[in-house]
Amino acid sequence: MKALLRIGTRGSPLALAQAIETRDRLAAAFPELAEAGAVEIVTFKTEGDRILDRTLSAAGGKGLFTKEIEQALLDGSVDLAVHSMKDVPTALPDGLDIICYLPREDHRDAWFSPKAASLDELPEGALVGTASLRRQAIVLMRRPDLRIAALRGNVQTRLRKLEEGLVDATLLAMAGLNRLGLVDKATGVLSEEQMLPAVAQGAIGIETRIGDDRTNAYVRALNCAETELRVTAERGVLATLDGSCRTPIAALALINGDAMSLKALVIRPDGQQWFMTGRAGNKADALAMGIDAGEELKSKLPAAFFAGINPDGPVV
Ligand SMILES: NCc1[nH]cc(CCC(=O)O)c1CC(=O)O
Repeated sequence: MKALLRIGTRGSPLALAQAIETRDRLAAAFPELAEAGAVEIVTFKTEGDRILDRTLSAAGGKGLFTKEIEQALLDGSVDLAVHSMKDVPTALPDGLDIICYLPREDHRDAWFSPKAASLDELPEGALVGTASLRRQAIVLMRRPDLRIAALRGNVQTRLRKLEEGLVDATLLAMAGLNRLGLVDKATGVLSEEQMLPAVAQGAIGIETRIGDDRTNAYVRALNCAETELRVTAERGVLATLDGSCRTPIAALALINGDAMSLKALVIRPDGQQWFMTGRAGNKADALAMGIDAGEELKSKLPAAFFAGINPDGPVV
């Protein structure tokens, strides 16, 4: 049969797992989408997948993991795009919108090291592999003696490089590990007090064409309201700070009943200076809380706070 919906995604194992989860949820909600071939998955290689010899912050630019897929949405070759919201810039192309968030996975980071049960126990001067400026900065805040290597590649590639001894430790999102069935490989989990997560970490967002009523009726039915509110607050911080993968920003919104709490952090890439704030309010004010927290942080940042963003260490 001809596909009723075409899903655009990156081809990494994690991205594919997320696209398959979306396809399965669509099939469970709509009988016509459960027929063989009704929902097709189309994979794209993005610039972020191609650049492996540099950190993404060094490569610069926003939307390195989304641009090719958004182009396919705009030209009609796919109907929906499934993204890790952590990788989606706050400004979307004209004509497209994120209209659905799947239930959020674990927002925390996991710790991996054959040498130490935790960050605190790592030997002095050890090499931590991460391409994330946020993780780099928070690691250096807690352990200024450590060195950072830019560890690139998909989740499996990074774990292989750790096993080969190219780095002494690394950090990965629990969400990706859970989705890939790799969580047993982790040495431990970092609490959000120890390592505030990236904005929207663990959340999958679905992007569609504005006005594509047929697709949007299907996709919107999958929305998780709680995830949407949490991501809205966190992305409010990011948008206000004009953040991208070039800026170490962390934020976490939690919901308890109608109450929302929000924590946000901006930190210099070397971890030696940071600003943190928090908000508590009603979840209905998620966006306003995020913007307000972002404004406060922005007003406190000295000029050139984000200068010197690239790790000095090797790229592995
Ligand atoms: N930037 C890569 C990326 N984008 C989303 C995830 C994990 C899944 C998620 O946060 O939703 C990862 C890998 C990682 O940080 O370990």
